[in-house]
Amino acid sequence: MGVVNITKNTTMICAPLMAQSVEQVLSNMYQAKAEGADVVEIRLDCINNFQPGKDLEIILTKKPLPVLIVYRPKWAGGLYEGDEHKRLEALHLAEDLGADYVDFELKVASNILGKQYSSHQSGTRFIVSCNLDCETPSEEDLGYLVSRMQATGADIIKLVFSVNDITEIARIFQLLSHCQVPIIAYSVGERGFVSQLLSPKFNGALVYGSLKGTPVSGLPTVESLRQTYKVGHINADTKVFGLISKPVGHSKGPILHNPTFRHVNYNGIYVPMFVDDLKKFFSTYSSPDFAGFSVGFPYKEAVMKFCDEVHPLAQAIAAVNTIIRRPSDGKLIGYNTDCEASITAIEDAIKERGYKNGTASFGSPLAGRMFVLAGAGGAGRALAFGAKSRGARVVIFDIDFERAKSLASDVMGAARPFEDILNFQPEKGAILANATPLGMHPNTDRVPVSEETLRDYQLVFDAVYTPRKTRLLKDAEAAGAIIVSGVEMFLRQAIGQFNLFTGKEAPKEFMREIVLAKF
Ligand SMILES: O=C1C[C@@](O)(C(=O)O)C[C@@H](O)[C@@H]1O
Repeated sequence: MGVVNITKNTTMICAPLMAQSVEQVLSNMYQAKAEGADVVEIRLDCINNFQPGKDLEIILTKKPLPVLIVYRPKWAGGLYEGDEHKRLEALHLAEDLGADYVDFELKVASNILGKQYSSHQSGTRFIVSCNLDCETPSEEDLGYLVSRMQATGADIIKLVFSVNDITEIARIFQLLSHCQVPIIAYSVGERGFVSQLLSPKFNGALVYGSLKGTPVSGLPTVESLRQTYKVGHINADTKVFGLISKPVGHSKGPILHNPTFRHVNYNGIYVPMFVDDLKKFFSTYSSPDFAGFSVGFPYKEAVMKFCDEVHPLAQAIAAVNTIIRRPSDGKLIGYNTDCEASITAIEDAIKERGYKNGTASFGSPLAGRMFVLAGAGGAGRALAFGAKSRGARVVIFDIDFERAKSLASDVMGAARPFEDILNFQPEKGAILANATPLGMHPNTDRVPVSEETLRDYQLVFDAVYTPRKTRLLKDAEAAGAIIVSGVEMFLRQAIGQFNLFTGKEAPKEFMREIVLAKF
């Protein structure tokens, strides 16, 4: 096993192991190695009936990867409740037996490291850690804390935060980029997730990832860090793109955009961003590093007021799903790629399978047709404007009748109360488009219309993309309609975004292959 060192310039992936037996620790270590971890963190306090001499000997002689030893006491959020002296003895024994890294909590570190640092002969490196489960401190207080930690003689310092808002993570990035010793700093939870993913960009020394089959809430998996985000390729110049949404964990954007960036040799990363407050978000992440954003539920309309310019189509739709920061002046420009994505997906499906008599048609196959739309939110507005632009007659249903009426007046269509959609009898050959979340995972049983009405639709489109074939689409297929999955719209809107994000032509076939293989 080659020596792997935590330094200031490389980010390694660490798998935290909380196994309850030594056998389990060993098998987890091999699993971590196979999944691509560089180092494992072993929590001795999780091992039942831990016997330092015997257990450490086994772990440290059989380790297939460098190990970081942690023995967390109850007073620092761990499980160890015994004698403090014995705990520290076990940590020193780990050092003597050749542990690569040993973690001491800040509270005990100055006593220990201060004394022994000069006589510290082993190759073990000391991590001094501090878990801040209060609000993220100000930059000044953080600076002070870091100096105290450095003064202990630590080789590496580690800070774990709990953040209430994604904007607090900016302080972690500041800290990572300015610290003079190797530093590990991150936050867990949905709002803190991005601190792990972007840590390599800001020079963090370690990123934590969980193992397959043992997910740790708020941590990416080792496999996703290696395969999807390729953290080993991220550096200070990497441009950050993010999906602004709430919730955000469901999105498949990262598994589509990240490999595509690499495929065209573009130095970018695409990350989920759990945003609570748009105003705070845009004023915090205003540097050129944050080069563009996808915008998802529920912000497609609200985000417009934070754009310096909005493309006329997005302006008409009154919904933005893509923002780029213009490199020349840093201004935020809003676009809508949902509209063309959904309408061309529907048009192409009709063109491919819809012309029964084989005659080609000029113009859009939507011209003159009835287009029944469920949902008048951001995605619904994009569909309604797209359908209208192709000459369709749009009939809109939304639980908020006023919202349906307002969209109907924008596209010269008709609005109907939402209760009526269930049994609404469309004209023959009409198109049905679902732009409500009905049927989305995990509520996959829900449908906006009754089965009996489906046989009159020539084509049914569902903007929901998880699952790929929703119950609505299954029923529609059984009734003989052409069906178009939201996955097709997702792919096409992402292709449009990729062009805008990178200024390069998106490799469409490559992106389609990912979607076919992974969605
Ligand atoms: O509606 C969607 C889906 C999305 O929000 C996502 O979940 O990845 C990304 C947006 O760009 C797109 O318009």
